[in-house]
Amino acid sequence: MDLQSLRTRIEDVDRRILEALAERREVALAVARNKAEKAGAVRDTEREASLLLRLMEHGTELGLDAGYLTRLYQIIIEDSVLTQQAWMQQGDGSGSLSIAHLGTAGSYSHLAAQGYANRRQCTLQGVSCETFNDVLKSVEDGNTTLGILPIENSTSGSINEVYDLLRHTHLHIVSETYLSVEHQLLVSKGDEDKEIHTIYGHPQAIAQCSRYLSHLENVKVLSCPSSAHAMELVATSKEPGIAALGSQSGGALFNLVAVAQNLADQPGNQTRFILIQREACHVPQQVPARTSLIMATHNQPGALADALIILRQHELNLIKLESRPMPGNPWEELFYVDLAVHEQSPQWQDALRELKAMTRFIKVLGSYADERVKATRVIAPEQKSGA
Ligand SMILES: O=C(O)C(=O)C[C@]1(C(=O)O)C=C[C@@H](O)C=C1
Repeated sequence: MDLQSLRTRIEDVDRRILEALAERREVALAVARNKAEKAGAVRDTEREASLLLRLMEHGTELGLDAGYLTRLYQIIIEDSVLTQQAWMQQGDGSGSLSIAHLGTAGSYSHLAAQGYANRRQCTLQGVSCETFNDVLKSVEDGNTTLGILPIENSTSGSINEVYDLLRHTHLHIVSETYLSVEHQLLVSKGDEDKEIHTIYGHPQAIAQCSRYLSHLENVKVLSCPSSAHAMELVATSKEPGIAALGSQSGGALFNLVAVAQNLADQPGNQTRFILIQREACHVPQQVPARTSLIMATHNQPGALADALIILRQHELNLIKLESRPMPGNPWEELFYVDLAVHEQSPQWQDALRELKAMTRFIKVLGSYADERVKATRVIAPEQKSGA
């Protein structure tokens, strides 16, 4: 067979894989409907383990590598769990979702908003904003139903500006979503061989690629309000030797080409985004929840430890604890806390009552579906027999 015919065969196989994946997602939605009727939990790790084991046995018979199959199915199952969780909260997708995001199409916030809408079978009606504060205002003023904000990154840590904004808003966190952020160095087509003298990027992208950027000599690194701004600047400028930090899909949108890839200091760079809305949401019991709050303890020794003891006494699992300086009160701290709990659970309500009595200030920012899907692991069949 010639190369073209072989490629046509591969395309045919890929089309069938895609159709099978879409069918699997449909069946996962039917499973969610079934579980909603019976109030069953979305996640069933025993079922996942037996499924993975069977797939590995069958796959290895077909000559496929067990490690490859595990990685592949962990992604497929994660998609299934997140699709079911989204359905449990929102039901069947209807129409469009208006979401305010930082930057124009192609920015990481826009990509995250797109992924959020897709997961809910909705089309995205995105509204571009210049600043995080504008995202908040868009939702507060009722111009959009939702706003999306990056809150932390696996390489550069918390995004303090967003934490500071959350303190003053009456909006609620209603969801979270994770985006794999693979930074690329993008230049205009035809400029691939030109020596780069200036790189534009959002401060977060610059921070996440700090190691790569520190090795470049005679290159200016300049901040832009968003990654989309950086890419647009490069795409519209006639000046050779300028580049932007951005994503692969953003680069494609602006007709730019990558001259370097995977630039983040840490592999598997991910950003966690939160979605904010005017009304709080309800997380069904079948879906694991995360509750976020801000608190200020009294300025006395052991005050934070006392608050943490309350959480322990109520067996509450602390996911995140972050401190921020309190404006106007030098050396006093506000604490941002994330807990793995449903807001309406009696366990949390009791703890909240006790915390209110011993803190100066406490505000629940929201309770929403926990989108961290910890991969189920199984021992591959050959490894088992070899052990
Ligand atoms: O079998 C189920 O209960 C499903 O919900 C389907 C499925 C899957 O995608 O295979 C998804 C989530 C569960 O944790 C287990 C398996």
